[in-house]
Amino acid sequence: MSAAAAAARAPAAAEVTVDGDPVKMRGDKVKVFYGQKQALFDVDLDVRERMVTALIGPSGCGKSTFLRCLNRMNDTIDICRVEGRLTLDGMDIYDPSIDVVELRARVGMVFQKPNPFPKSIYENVAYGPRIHGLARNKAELDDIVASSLQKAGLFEEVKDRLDAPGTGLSGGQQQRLCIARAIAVSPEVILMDEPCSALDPIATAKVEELIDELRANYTIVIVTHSMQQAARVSQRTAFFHLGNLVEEGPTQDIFTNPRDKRTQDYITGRFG
Ligand SMILES: Nc1ncnc2c1ncn2[C@@H]1O[C@H](COP(=O)(O)OP(=O)(O)OP(=O)(O)O)[C@@H](O)[C@H]1O
Repeated sequence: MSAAAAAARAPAAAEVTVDGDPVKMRGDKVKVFYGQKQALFDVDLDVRERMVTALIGPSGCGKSTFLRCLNRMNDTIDICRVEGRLTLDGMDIYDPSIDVVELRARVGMVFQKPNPFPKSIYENVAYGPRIHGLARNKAELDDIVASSLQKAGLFEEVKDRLDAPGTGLSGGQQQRLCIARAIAVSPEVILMDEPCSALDPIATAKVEELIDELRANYTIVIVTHSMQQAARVSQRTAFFHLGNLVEEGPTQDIFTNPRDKRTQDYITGRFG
């Protein structure tokens, strides 16, 4: 590792805790601009390890913008500029020494609309491990594909048709395939941007159950428009309003005893 990369890594992961919880990712005075327009204002947010953190708030408040900062997906938007500090295990993820492809393997993403590649179910999951060189041979790749599908709760439904196109699955199955694809490269954090918004209630319930299981092994950040979903799946909730992080806390507290009037107004349906 170069000296610059070593400096970017400090402090060590174990040193970063809050209320005794290890902090996996941390945003410190994060500002985001799209051209002249500022979308986030000095956001300080700790993402606790192996918990589900829900980002909620009215449309346009900056939830997705913050989520995209966590694996530098905003880099793909030309007019977007990020200021402040964002860390993963204490490592500055915007440091020039960071390999963004490697970062996105550690911090995976599942999008709003299921977006399987136009390839087989097998190839959808095998693609990432193959480009990251995670399997030495076909047998190892087969194992990664099977275990990723198992962890995503999809294996039983597709094990007899791994060569069939991923796009032929139902919407809910496609979203679980995308989750399997994210899991296949052994991420530490999974970002989910409204992962259930295109799914029916039954498929939504399955994905929510899956999120609950995944938190045993992964740190999850989910953007959701549904307060019920945030209440069902998350342990921590962050409420955003007009580009500001208004408050963050244990999900139950945010929904039953918010500190800020804006949060109270939002959760009681006065706006949003
Ligand atoms: N690619 C972009 N170019 C210009 N402005 C953008 C872009 N993406 C987001 N914005 C602006 O940044 C602000 C925050 O948007 P963002 O999508 O992060 O909000 P959000 O809370 O996720 O909204 P929603 O719930 O509607 O998805 C909005 O004013 C939006 O118009």
